[in-house]
Amino acid sequence: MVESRAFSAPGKALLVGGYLVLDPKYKSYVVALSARMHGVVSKHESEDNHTRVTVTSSQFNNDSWSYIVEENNAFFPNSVDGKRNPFIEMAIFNVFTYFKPDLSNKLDIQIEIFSDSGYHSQAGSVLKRNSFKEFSYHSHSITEVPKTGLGSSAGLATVVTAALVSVFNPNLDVNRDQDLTLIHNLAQVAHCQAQGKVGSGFDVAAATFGSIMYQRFDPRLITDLPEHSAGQIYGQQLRSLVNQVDWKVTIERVRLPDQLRLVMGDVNSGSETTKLVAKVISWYNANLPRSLDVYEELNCLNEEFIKTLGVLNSLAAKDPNRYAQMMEALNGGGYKRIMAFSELAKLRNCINCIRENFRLITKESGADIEPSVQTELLDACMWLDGVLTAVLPGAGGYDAISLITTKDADIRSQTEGNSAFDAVTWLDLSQADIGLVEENPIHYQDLK
Ligand SMILES: Nc1ncnc2c1ncn2[C@@H]1O[C@H](COP(=O)(O)OP(=O)(O)O)[C@@H](O)[C@H]1O
Ligand SMILES: C[C@@](O)(CCOP(=O)(O)OP(=O)(O)O)CC(=O)O
Repeated sequence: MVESRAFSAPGKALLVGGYLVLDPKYKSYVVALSARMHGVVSKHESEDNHTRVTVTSSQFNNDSWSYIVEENNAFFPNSVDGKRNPFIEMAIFNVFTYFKPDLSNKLDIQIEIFSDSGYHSQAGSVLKRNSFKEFSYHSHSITEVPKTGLGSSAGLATVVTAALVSVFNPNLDVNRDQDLTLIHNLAQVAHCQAQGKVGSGFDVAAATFGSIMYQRFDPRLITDLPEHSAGQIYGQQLRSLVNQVDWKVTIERVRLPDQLRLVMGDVNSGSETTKLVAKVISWYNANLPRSLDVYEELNCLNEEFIKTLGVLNSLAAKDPNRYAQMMEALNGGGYKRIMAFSELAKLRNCINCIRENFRLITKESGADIEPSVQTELLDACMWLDGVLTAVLPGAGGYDAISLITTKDADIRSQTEGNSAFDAVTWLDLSQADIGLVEENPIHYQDLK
């Protein structure tokens, strides 16, 4: 019998800290989502004289990527048919290089990818399910199906890395922080190299560790690695970076306070994060020292927001009566009753001021971080019963919106038929604080 293992990793929403998190000195707050990316891996003896890794994503028109990996080619994956996926390639390259496996017995490694519905627009898809899981099947390839922006590539890099690590280290235990850190470090390197841009890595960190307060590592840790063609030197430096170097990254597990939940709405048009980031960086550099003041003010607001969520978290345990009154106030108690609770008022004020600063940056930089249609939409959300805050997560723009609501808030029925919400599709997902987990491979069989 072929032994399989399966892993899954969550999507993310960056609630506060967008742009600032690119600088290691600023904190961000990332919520992990119930939408997850899955990888099922099995190892066979190769039937020819090659070690192969084949990754299939049958949900996307039977997409598949197959690579031959040889030690004498410095483990650089060589596509069998010219079809390439940079995230898969960089995960293969870095995990093989890290483990430097003896490939005298040739392997045939197969990884099946499954992604939950929240990651992609569902138009024209067909559901297949078994009694454990269900997935949407599309008639187009992965690059042709519109995304919702939950971090599919970070999830992919993380599960492919975990799957390959499990092949070379059968004792892998994702409940051990040490093992998670290995996967995190390798997946960060792979994702960063595949992206061709240096994101802050909050998405890979959330895919691995779940909901977190995140402060990034110095980007040079990865960009200073030698060229891939450097072979053994690359391998030595990668192992040193992954095993020995202190990344000075802050990853503290967090969770939204009790009885609050995250609601995400897809706005169905999308923005390109790299272009927004480029515009904001050039605005920042051209407007120093005033732009630094704006960032510092944003940072104070972000920190206050994060701290106050922590206060609510402990209040729920320490003073459940007052906490219940707060939830009641949010569930239709009206503006005055909500703002009478200093913690709720503080959270709302922080978000209002954060949004104000991003509108200023939008105006001055030309990067549509909070364009006026989104301002109107967020403002409309703030009048709904049960809504604590409404923000554009991550880089902002025309992607998704994120609301923090009470668990009883019924956003769908309150917005149905209201033209102010015509552009929004409420996504069928919520926060789910857990990061990478090991799954049962049987749960992915016989999907019909
Ligand atoms: N289910 C999947 N199967 C295979 N590749 C995937 C899958 N989901 C995402 N990817 C890869 O990730 C890329 C999208 O990454 P990216 O543009 O960074 O979007 P996101 O913001 O969702 O991370 C796709 O083009 C594809 O290469
Ligand atoms: C601007 C950013 O700080 C946040 C971007 O957050 P998104 O959630 O918008 O990210 P993508 O999934 O890459 O589009 C850049 C970063 O931190 O990488």
